[in-house]
Amino acid sequence: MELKVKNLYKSYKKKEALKDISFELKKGTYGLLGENGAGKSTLMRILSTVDFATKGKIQYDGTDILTLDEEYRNLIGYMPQDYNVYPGFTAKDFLEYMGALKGIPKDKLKVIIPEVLEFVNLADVAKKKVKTFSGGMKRRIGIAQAIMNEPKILILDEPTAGLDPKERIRFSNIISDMSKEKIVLLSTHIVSDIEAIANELIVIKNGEILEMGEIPQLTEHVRGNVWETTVDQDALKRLRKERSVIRLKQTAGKVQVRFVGEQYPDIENLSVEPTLEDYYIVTGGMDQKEDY
Ligand SMILES: Nc1ncnc2c1ncn2[C@@H]1O[C@H](COP(=O)(O)OP(=O)(O)OP(=O)(O)O)[C@@H](O)[C@H]1O
Repeated sequence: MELKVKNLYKSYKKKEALKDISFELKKGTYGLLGENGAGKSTLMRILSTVDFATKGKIQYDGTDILTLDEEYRNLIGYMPQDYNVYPGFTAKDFLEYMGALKGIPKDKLKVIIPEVLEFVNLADVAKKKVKTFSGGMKRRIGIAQAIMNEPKILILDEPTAGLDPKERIRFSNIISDMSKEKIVLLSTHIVSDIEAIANELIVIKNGEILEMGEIPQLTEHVRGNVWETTVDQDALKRLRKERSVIRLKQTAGKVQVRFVGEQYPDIENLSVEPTLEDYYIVTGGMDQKEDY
């Protein structure tokens, strides 16, 4: 099972949303990480055939997905970013409706719907209206509809947005259960979410791939360049100008700081274990914010 993206471009009138995107996905969970507007949704829409590339190719096991057409569409499960389930429907009604749209026969739906509801932990609320669901429950019903046709490729656009910590854990368990047999691609702009779920990352900025690799491999790039220290406001100002400051914590007139870059002269520099967030901020994937 292999999904190959080759020199993909997408333009909207004046905007070039994707530029020369190439990568290959095999079984496993991949994170697509990038700031708002980086091009994540555009790429996912094209991979799901909801939209088309301006230039370039996508192949599944060596055949162009446009040639595979319906056959490819049957392999795909897609949860778009703005996932508005029909609020007046019950969870079960909604899945029946989505199943019909996907062309799944009625007798098969009778078996599959209770299974997927069980899988995403919503079996006990099958007859409740979706409008009464929490954000996390709505995302889970979104995943349920995406997996109904037993897709080989699962594409989830910002699936963890708005989830509380408990729901995040539940969600990452659901994904890791599925990724053994599938290609799972999920997007986010939240570094900590992706760190817990994906094995491999595609970092995207302004429509271009900055880097692709396993998380520990990416994090290794900044080893030896991540520091913590406690400074006063003057030193903090200098640090902010000259290094990438990642995190701040106020303590009794002083500020505890984590920064990335070379060791800083005239202050105590404590070398610390690098994280994905450290990598992300120095590669320029994430625009630096003033206030952390
Ligand atoms: N239909 C469209 N028409 C014109 N421009 C678009 C359209 N869809 C997306 N864009 C532009 O393409 C760029 C990439 O957008 P996209 O939604 O793919 O980014 P994203 O990484 O998913 O961001 P977000 O997390 O905010 O959804 C943005 O500059 C966006 O404004």
